[in-house]
Amino acid sequence: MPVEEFVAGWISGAAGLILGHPLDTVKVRLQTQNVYRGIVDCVIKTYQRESVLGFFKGMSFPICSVAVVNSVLFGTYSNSLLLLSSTSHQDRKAQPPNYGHIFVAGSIAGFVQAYCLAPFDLIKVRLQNQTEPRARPGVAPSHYRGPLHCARTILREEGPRGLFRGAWALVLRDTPSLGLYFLTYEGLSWWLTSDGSATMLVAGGFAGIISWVVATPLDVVKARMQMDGLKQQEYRGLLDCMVSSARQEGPGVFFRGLTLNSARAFPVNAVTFFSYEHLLRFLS
Ligand SMILES: CN(C)C(=N)NCCC[C@H](N)C(=O)O
Repeated sequence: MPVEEFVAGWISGAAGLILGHPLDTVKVRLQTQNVYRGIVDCVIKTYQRESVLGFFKGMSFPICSVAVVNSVLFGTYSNSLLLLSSTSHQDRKAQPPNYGHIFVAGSIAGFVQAYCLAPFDLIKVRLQNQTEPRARPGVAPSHYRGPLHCARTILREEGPRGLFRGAWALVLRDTPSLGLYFLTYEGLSWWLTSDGSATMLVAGGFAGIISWVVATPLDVVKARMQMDGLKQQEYRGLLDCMVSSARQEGPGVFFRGLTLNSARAFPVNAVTFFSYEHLLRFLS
């Protein structure tokens, strides 16, 4: 199992994450809180109450976890494709693998990384939704004082299964969308013929946009399921969350954050694939 795929996945994921985290924070708040009139209102209120640091809440843990998650994602994808079509990353330019194999390998990678991602993503969303200004005398302290305190508090208040709240929605979100993610990247790379940096950036960016457009409805459900355990339990399960969200707020609720997901997805994934490909060339 080529280890360089995992190392390249780790470093490239961290680069993309830092670039996109502020937009991700605004997206999560729009998806789970009905107090904002839109993107600009959320950005202004966040900056006014929490300064620019408010946009980076919940990032410290994903920076560590993206090492695991992204290396599992790219490593599992590449090795699944190797098993399915006996083409290693090096010879994929010469003989492009079957698109069905690419979609299946991407979906397997999406399924596997979702389970690694679930606890880290839950902690990220819980911290991103804390809108209190940074702790200072006279200001009510946040429920969670940081990622580790958040993990300990969830374990104490909701039990070990509490750390996997929303995991099913995450698996259903990522399995098909990651298949599409890698299919778009490989297909566009092949169609753009050159394997230069511009191709990596364009193909990676569009792979991010297309996969996040498909993933957004379940991204909304996932975030709501993750926030559900914090106070009272509002939903009896994933389906109940979907039905009651649609009934109370209309079907448009499943496209909350679509603009932000798309705007963020291009640069984040352009950088991710660009650094992944160059790191692989450097490492192998
Ligand atoms: C639609 N989904 C869930 C994905 N495309 N996931 C893989 C890319 C993840 C990347 N670090 C990002 O945050 O965009």
